[in-house]
Amino acid sequence: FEPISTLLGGIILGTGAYYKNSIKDLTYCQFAECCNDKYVLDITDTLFDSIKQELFGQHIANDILSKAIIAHTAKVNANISKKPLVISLHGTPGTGKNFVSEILIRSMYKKGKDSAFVHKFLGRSDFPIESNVNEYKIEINRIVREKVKMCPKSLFIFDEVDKMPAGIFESIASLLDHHSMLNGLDFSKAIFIFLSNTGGVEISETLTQLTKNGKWRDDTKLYDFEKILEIGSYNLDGGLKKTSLIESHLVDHFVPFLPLERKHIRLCLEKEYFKWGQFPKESDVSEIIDKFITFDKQTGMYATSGCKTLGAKVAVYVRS
Ligand SMILES: Nc1ncnc2c1ncn2[C@@H]1O[C@H](COP(=O)(O)OP(=O)(O)OP(=O)(O)O)[C@@H](O)[C@H]1O
Repeated sequence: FEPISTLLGGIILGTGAYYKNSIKDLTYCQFAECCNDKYVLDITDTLFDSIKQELFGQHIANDILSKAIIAHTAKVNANISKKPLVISLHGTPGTGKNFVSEILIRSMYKKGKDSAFVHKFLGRSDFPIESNVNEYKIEINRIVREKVKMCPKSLFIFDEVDKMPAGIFESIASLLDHHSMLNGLDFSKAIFIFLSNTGGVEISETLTQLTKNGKWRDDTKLYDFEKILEIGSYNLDGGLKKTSLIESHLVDHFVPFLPLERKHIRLCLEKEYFKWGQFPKESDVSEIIDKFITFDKQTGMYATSGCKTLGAKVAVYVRS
């Protein structure tokens, strides 16, 4: 072992690697997506101001998502992140879970949904056969490792978690844990988002109870719902059932998406009309809501499919 020549060799190799990377950034990364600041963007407060304008009736989701993601970004930038951010979004259909995820994708990656650093899994189509759970586990683990190797600031979205076989996430539990540095791969910069309808009914029931007791919808808090969602996810059928992700407290936040009321449906309708450069007639708004929106039987207040089908309905109305 000869210290001087080892040191010199190290400097030469290091300098070579630095220039190689700089040249790569100047040439290759001008045209193709690289895992650098040009393609992977920082989330800022302004994003959540704009989400607030676009996402109706979800004051809790807006608040917790903005705080959690901005805090995670700050930790990643300061190199003190100890684990990936893991968030589970819950709510009945059409309440905005995918909508928010899409805004995040667009804001975090210059190439949006075409980014190689975003991976979306769909419960029903990607993991249709319950008995294949062991193969699915291996596949998820492989993809997560591969993506994080390509770019530590990767985003993984698991949609329709309630349609996934129980136990499917066991193979990535250790990757989501604290100090998640394994085999030279750093998982602590990644974000994992789970979406499901699990707990949707319980969210509606809890909201009904809270408002009956005199609380305004907009005054409800994350803690009014979070425990119910954690327990529901652990006990009800789906990908998070009896999972060590919950036992080991690896899910950082269980976020409720509240059921939408008539006033929110109206805002969604207006938004759909604006996309066509139009403002809806009052008679059309009432007709679309009365004909096509079903409200829950218990309270008659909450739209059972949220804003989900409105885009298609409005497209028909503006053309006729
Ligand atoms: N809270 C909301 N504010 C504004 N628009 C909304 C909201 N919820 C839904 N929408 C509109 O309805 C469309 C469908 O909603 P989205 O796909 O986000 O529902 P989801 O909660 O993911 O439902 P599912 O559980 O069935 O997947 C969105 O693209 C968006 O245009």
